[in-house]
Amino acid sequence: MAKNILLLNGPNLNLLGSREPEVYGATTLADVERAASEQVAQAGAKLTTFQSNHEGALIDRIQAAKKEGIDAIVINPGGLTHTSVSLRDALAAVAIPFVEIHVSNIHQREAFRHHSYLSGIAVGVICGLGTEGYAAAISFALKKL
Ligand SMILES: O=C(O)[C@]1(O)C[C@H](CCCOc2ccccc2)[C@@H](O)[C@H](O)C1
Repeated sequence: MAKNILLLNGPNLNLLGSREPEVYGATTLADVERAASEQVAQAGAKLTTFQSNHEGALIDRIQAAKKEGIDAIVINPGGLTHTSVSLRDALAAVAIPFVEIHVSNIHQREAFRHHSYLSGIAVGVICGLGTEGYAAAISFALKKL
């Protein structure tokens, strides 16, 4: 049961709640992180959050997680989902179990969003549940990872 969870958000997720509410809803990233922090604290566990618009910063953060004793990752990779072999390689290298989450249902959107470079090595993938998906991913990590 995960006791030290890292919540990662990739490029443009800092825009949550401020643009394209018809796609991503009105909840901000700060709201998501606050709710996740409360959820994890109630379970007696620890949450660390990180968002970056830069692939290398996310890779550096993932590599550091191993040394920090992170035992589960919840990641919304943003658009890097569909492009980044390097992000996949970093997650594979640290071998920390992770849940991939997407606010939108990527399979109902443009064809280029239908493939994820990460899903094949994820424990599981949540998409299309809006920002509620983060709570579901965190709940799974607390109970099963
Ligand atoms: O649905 C998701 O969570 C995505 O990971 C969001 C990514 C985009 C990041 C968020 O970009 C925003 C842009 C404007 C307003 C809010 C978010 C998109 O590239 C993926 O295909 C699916």
